[in-house]
Amino acid sequence: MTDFLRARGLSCIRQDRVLFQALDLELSPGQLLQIQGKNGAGKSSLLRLLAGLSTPDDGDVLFCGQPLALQAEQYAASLCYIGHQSGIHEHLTAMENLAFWRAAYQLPFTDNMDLLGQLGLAGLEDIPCRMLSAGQQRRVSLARLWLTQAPLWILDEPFTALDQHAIQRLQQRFHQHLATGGAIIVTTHQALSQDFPTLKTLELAYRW
Ligand SMILES: Nc1ncnc2c1ncn2[C@@H]1O[C@H](COP(=O)(O)OP(=O)(O)OP(=O)(O)O)[C@@H](O)[C@H]1O
Repeated sequence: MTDFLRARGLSCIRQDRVLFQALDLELSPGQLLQIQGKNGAGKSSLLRLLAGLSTPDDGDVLFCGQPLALQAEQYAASLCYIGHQSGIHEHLTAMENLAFWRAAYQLPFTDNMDLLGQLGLAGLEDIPCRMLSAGQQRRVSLARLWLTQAPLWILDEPFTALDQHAIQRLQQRFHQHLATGGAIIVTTHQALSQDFPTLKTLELAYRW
């Protein structure tokens, strides 16, 4: 069977330092890949390569057997990438951010008020996001994971700034996504607190 996502012989050089080379990885529907490593090891750089946001110094990334460059539009539609930056519009409210994403990605109707309530943002939906706390802003950002229909999620340290309740809620959402054939790549500095039977881990060594 063709892998959902596959990287072959990836190399990445930043500021004359080889972050990684000849790196292979495979991800199938229903799998969760957790990438770990010290600060500066190259986790975010690897995620950006896998998301098609940068190109490797060597090697390639295939989605459903085809190089990303040959299917940029289809890949973008199949991917939900949430990087270090929140990606929210800080001058807009949480409700407006959700409405923006739904329009931009042509997502089906959802009860945004209900979703914000589930994410612990009830009563805060009409405040410009710049006035929310770091964890509240992160919750707004992650609301996309309840809206998107993309099968592949690539998430860079999504648990940052979240309290324990929100971390558990997000991992429950991971379970739902994996159970419906989705796949997730995530970087974290902590072990996942819930059990994921399909979990694979990749430790990126810091290379000098
Ligand atoms: N666009 C870039 N230009 C130059 N150097 C870069 C660029 N992106 C990353 N780097 C460098 O590559 C190295 C790896 O960065 P990266 O953000 O991938 O690490 P990380 O493992 O995600 O770290 P952290 O755990 O701190 O988030 C760092 O030394 C960084 O300075």
